[in-house]
Amino acid sequence: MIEMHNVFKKYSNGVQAVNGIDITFKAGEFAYVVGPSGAGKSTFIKMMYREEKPTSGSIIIDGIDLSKLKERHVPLLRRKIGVVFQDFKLLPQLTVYENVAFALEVIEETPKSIKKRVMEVLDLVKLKHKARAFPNELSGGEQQRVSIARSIVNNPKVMIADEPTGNLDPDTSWEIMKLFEEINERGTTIVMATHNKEIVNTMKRRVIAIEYGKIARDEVKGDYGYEA
Ligand SMILES: Nc1ncnc2c1ncn2[C@@H]1O[C@H](COP(=O)(O)OP(=O)(O)OP(=O)(O)O)[C@@H](O)[C@H]1O
Repeated sequence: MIEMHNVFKKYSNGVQAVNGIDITFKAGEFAYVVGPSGAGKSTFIKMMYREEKPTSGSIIIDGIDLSKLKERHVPLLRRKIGVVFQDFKLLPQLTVYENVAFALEVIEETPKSIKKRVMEVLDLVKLKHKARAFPNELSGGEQQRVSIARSIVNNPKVMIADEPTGNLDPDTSWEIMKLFEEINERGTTIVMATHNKEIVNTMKRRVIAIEYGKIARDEVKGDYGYEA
């Protein structure tokens, strides 16, 4: 589902953030990306959804070679990938419903089918009753659930999450992880960068540790492996 071959990324300020990464994620996998601050985790995952371009090397997502992807075809890639951020990135002037509907790729869809799909994903994240609320009327956990609903509304094959529990308390973080597990069970491949030691050690999933822009560890049922 995701393939990276010999990927390097040097920012224009000269920082070599990713320094030769080769990795494959199979369809349906759930993997955590861990490592010290500044090790290159965000850069690594930003390249998967084309937020950053590698300096060299190739990245293939569900058969799409990102190095050959024309700007005008980036939306095609984004339809395959849902992205969840630490700071939610909801649009404050839109309601919960509108935030999710806004992300839906509307190709020859009727208003009725759009409404059905948006309410379906709001139901999955247990926020149907907040459809008319605005983001600033929600708790952090609720805002993250809206952003998860938004990320899966197009039925993406891959979900990328960068520190999705970083702004949440432990109980709320676990609620979010249950949702991720549910989404993964439905077949979506998940790659999640995190500093949450407890979650990684409890879930026993694939763990990829990045240090100095390289893969330092890749374990099938791994541990966080650093002090929290
Ligand atoms: N847009 C940018 N321009 C220049 N340098 C950057 C940029 N983004 C990140 N860097 C640098 O690249 C290196 C890797 O950063 P990155 O954000 O990928 O690390 P990280 O492992 O995600 O860190 P953290 O755990 O703190 O989020 C760091 O030295 C950082 O300062």
